[in-house]
Amino acid sequence: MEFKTKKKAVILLEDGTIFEGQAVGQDGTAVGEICFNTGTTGYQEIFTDPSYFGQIMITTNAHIGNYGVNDQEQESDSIKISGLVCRNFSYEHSRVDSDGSLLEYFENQNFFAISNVDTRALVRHIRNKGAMNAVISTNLDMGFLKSELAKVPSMEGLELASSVSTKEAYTFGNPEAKYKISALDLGIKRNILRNFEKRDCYIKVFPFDTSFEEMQAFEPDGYFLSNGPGDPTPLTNAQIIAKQIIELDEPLFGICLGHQVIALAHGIPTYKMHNGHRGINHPVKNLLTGKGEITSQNHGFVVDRKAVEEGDLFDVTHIHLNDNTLAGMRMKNKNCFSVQYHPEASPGPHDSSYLFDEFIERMNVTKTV
Ligand SMILES: NC(=O)CC[C@H](N)C(=O)O
Repeated sequence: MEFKTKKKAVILLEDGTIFEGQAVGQDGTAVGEICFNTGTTGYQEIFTDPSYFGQIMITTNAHIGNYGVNDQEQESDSIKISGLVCRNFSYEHSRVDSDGSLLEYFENQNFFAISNVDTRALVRHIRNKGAMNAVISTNLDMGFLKSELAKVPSMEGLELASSVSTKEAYTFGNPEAKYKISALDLGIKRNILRNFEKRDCYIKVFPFDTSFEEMQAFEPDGYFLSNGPGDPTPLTNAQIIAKQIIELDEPLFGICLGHQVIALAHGIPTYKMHNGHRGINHPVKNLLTGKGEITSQNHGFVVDRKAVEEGDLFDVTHIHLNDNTLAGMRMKNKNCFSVQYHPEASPGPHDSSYLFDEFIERMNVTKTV
């Protein structure tokens, strides 16, 4: 096995703590809020998920790169995390249908990753201290590291959806499909579009700064507000659009950031969590059916459950069983529902894909009346 480099690299956390590792490939520096994903598989989907834009990812799975990459596993056209911290990086890979190695994939995108880090100690540290900014680098000069870190904005209040949203509207799927959906792209994952397409939908995807009138002009049967990076609070245009859709009582479905936008549009606040939920085995209870679901999650903010319960606009439909936070809600007298987690999985289990069916069913009802 040939290692291209074993150059020393470091992580400097906002609280001054330093962890050591080695550069995976080329030298580099990356900054962002550091977070961890506990998924045991699905690294390519995670790295390309636009919701992670601006974040350094720690993977708790001990091996990264061992099954290479495959174009089918892209959740967007490029890597979206700002840097990677892992334990063992596999310079060799093995999978029948792999398109290439993860190292080449990183090199082609000029992406900086470090390995040989004590990720268990690092994750315990972050889990205890809470989310914070970090810099990872092969440049070990403390002055340099501190000045890079000082430039990183706080995730709280940060608007990032505009950095990953499409610049131009585009369509996805079969124009002859039974249902039409107007989707607001705040950082949409491809597998959400694939899930709609599979259910006989033709989707038009609009940039974050579009107007409701442009979305309406597609004459959709339903509207969708996507997942995406950053704090939902500054997304005022998306909140206005959510309100306009709801006023007309058109079917509306929101996932993750889209769910948070729906809450904010109705005066229900979101807040930043001590640590987010990022993994593929998060337990959720569906309060309507009493059933449990194992879900894929990726969020650092959450809708204030108490504010939802004290208000009279929404019913809580799902709760997260680890910490009792809000995982899903629906509007009492409007055709709107949303979840904090990821029914499209990719990566993760498919327990919650019924939510896409529910959206189709809601469109079916309004289509025929
Ligand atoms: N996956 C998402 O849409 C994430 C939403 C938001 N950026 C958060 O961290 O909570």
